[in-house]
Amino acid sequence: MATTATKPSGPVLDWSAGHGPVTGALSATTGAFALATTGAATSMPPGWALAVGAAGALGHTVAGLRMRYAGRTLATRAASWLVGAGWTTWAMATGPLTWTALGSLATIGVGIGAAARSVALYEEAREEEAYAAEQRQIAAELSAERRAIAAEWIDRIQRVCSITVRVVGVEQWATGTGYSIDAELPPGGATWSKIAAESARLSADARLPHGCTATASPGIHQGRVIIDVTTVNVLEQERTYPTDYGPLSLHTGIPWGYRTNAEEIRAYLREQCALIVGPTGSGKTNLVHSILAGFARAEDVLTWVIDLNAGSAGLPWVLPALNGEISTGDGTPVRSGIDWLAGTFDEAMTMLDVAVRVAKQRKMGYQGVLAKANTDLLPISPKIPQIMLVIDEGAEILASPDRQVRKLGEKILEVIRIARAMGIRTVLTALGATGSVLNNLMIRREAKVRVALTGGETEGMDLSKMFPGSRGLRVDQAPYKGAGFMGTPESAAALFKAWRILPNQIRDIIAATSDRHPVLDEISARAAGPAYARRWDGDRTAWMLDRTPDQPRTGSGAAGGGLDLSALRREQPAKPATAEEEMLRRFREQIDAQFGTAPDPHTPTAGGAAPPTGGGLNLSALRHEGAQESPAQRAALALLLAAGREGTGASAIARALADEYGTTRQTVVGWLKDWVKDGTAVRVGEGTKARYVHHHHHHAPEQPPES
Ligand SMILES: Nc1ncnc2c1ncn2[C@@H]1O[C@H](COP(=O)(O)OP(=O)(O)OP(=O)(O)O)[C@@H](O)[C@H]1O
Repeated sequence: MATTATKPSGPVLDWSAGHGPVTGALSATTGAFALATTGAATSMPPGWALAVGAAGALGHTVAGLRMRYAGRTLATRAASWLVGAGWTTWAMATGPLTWTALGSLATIGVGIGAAARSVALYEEAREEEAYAAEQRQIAAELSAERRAIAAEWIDRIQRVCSITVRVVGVEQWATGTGYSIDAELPPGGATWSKIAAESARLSADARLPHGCTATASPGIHQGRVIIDVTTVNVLEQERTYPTDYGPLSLHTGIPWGYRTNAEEIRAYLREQCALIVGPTGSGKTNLVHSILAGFARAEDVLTWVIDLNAGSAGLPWVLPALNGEISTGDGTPVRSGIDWLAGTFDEAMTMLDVAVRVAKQRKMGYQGVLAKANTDLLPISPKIPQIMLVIDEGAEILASPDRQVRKLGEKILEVIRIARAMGIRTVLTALGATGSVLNNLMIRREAKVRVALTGGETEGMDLSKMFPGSRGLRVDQAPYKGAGFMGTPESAAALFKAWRILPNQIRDIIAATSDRHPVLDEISARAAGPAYARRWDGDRTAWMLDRTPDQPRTGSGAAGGGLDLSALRREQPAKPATAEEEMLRRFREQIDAQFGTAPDPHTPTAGGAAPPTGGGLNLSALRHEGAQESPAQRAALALLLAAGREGTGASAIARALADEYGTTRQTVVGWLKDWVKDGTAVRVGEGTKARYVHHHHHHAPEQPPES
């Protein structure tokens, strides 16, 4: 009786027989919902209300099971990226949607609706439906075990809670670690919370292993209850980071770890910042690496890491590339797994300044895009990536008594405050002492993706502060390294465990994702300027190489590593430096190439008011030619123009720029070389007499630019 299907009216009740998210979502597309959403997806606000309404009205079974959070997920997530047109942008930018790329029921529900325009996709969905029907058939025959579970729990709930429920469905988790029971409460005023209150006794009655629970939560309406029963304690187990390093998107969420039912949990960070609390030894560093892994895999995320603790959180993501430990088959340089690493106060300050500049510039530069998309949320895509600032022990920076460090803290808060719409978000970690941080209004409001790693620590862990409004979380429920609690706006705070990520996995991910990382969009890159473009310069990364990596635990190169790191450093003074210089140079070239290949706005036809040839000293020429350059570079170009026929030299330009931009002679030499190459400038004279003349002033007819 338990798993019958009453087809024609109302909700389908046979979800126990193996509905996947696809069928759930498909029934959405097969209805009027598809039509409605097609329009709605492009016309924002009523869209998500409708989507949620339709999904709710659907009352589809899986839906039934997952709706608990899916409903909310739809609402919030749809609100955040459907309303913001982010999703459509993303869908268009990422090209054909694949089922695997769409990570959740909610995603697919919305995704199908919006993409139903695409006939091909719709056809694919029909095939999926046919397949699912077949699967249902097979599953019906497998339902004996489910029936047994249903009978057992009807008895148990009767025994323990004195409530006689009718089990509507049983779904065994694909992870094999438990099952969910969907039951109807008897008429007469029984509520799901009565069952929830008896969780411990139910677990004992069911003889569940330690760490496993039977937790009741509201069903699809108030007369229904869902009981999740875990039968395997996955928090205790060590699970390594899944080895599928396939692409991810910020919009479909980045998996951070898994729940007690072994299902992964994702962080949605388009608008949210994150806060991670974990005392030493709780597995915080490991979690940070898992998070960086997810960001590295994402096609629309650039990760900037601040770690004043000698950069140790970021180094494993940089050094393998920097040291040339990894090679791609075709000999192209491997990009580091993170886009920028600041290990010193100054570099961190530079990074935060750049972040602020980028946020402001994006606001101005993308006004047209925002207006067109009718949104104030910048549509993030691989072309306009989100910047994720990961600040290890950032909470400690915010709470620091040191004036200098506090300045850094203020900058962090500024970024959090101004950059949400413009696609810069932060992940802060904290060792503890969260009081001062959680009392900060900005953090409270903007950082709602939260993790508390307990790892057995019970001291100073105030879960009610971290997860306000959630009850019954006890630190002693997760006494394992890497385990704790995670809550997001989409998923209520509950037990969580991070995957263990091993150093060789980090290396594999760097290699696997090297050609997947986005590059900073032109508008942002211009605002970021040389401070960003030169972030891998030798003088700024010397500290990374100075510090002998503790990473190669695999014992590959640094075999004699021992503990005397300084000895190791002394042994090989010059040689690694050159190899690394080389690596750095390749990094730089790659970045330069990226900027260099940006479309040149100064095309002969596009000039408009500016005559493409012989424009003399006119400002629009200046503007056009400097369009993709930094302010310093533009200033240098202006100086070159101003120098007229006489021309000028690198030293003179550098002297003039030093105060305002801190530009070095070497940098200017680089620009001049580039300008000679592209014909902007002409080099005259030799050796110490060499000077550079802007081509507007250089009328000597037959002097080809040297290269
Ligand atoms: N998710 C996990 N699963 C299993 N074991 C883990 C996990 N996370 C961490 N560990 C174990 O705990 C040890 C410490 O982890 P980690 O270095 O990340 O802790 P930490 O909190 O950053 O400590 P510290 O601040 O002292 O570095 C690891 O070496 C590993 O053995």
